[in-house]
Amino acid sequence: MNREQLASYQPLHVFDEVIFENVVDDLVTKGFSIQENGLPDFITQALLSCQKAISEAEYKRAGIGRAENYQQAEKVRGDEICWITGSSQEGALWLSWCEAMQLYINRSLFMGLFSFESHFACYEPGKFYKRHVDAFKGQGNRVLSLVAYLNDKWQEDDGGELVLYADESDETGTKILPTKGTFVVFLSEAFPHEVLPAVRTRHSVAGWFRVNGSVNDNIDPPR
Ligand SMILES: O=C(O)CCC(=O)C(=O)O
Ligand SMILES: [Fe+2]
Repeated sequence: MNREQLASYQPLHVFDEVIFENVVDDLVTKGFSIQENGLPDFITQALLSCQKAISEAEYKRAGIGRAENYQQAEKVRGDEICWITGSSQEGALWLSWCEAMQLYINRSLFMGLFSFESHFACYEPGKFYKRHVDAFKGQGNRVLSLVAYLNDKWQEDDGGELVLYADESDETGTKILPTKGTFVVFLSEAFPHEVLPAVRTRHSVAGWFRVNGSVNDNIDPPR
């Protein structure tokens, strides 16, 4: 895709809102949404070209919380990440698409989503992310999690599923293959989840819609 074609996709109104409507419906009924083939092709292509341009050096070993040391963190998650800043046209296109989804969700559900952050993640074969939640009640401001997958022809035998658990006591969960074009949205506090080890390198984008931190943390206004 050349620059002109990419730029012509930028206005938010061109994004296909049917997919956002499906997400909203699922969030209301279930609290999560699995959209196979839900990523518009030009968004997938933009992410892929962005991801392919990231050098080894730009990927950083992901940590869990600030105080954690490397060895402890590796027992929990083994992925490497690279934040998406929007400095490339393709990165900016992805962020506009997510902003369009944020707007749509806010208009439909009044969730008050305020900002969005996302990173590429790469899991080498054998790496995983143990069961966790992305946000704890009353702490932090991540409200809605989004994961999108970039892997061509992913088979069940390849492993690497996202397992989404209904609640703390659920041990079975729903398995989602990280196939190119699939994306998943879920309420960050409500659904424990994990990434199973894979036999192939697994590429994805993980993102979080946040509410306004100062409101959520209940900071007094300045006097
Ligand atoms: O890649 C996935 O399927 C989920 C990643 C995840 O849970 C996270 O980054 O918090
Ligand atoms: Fe997560």
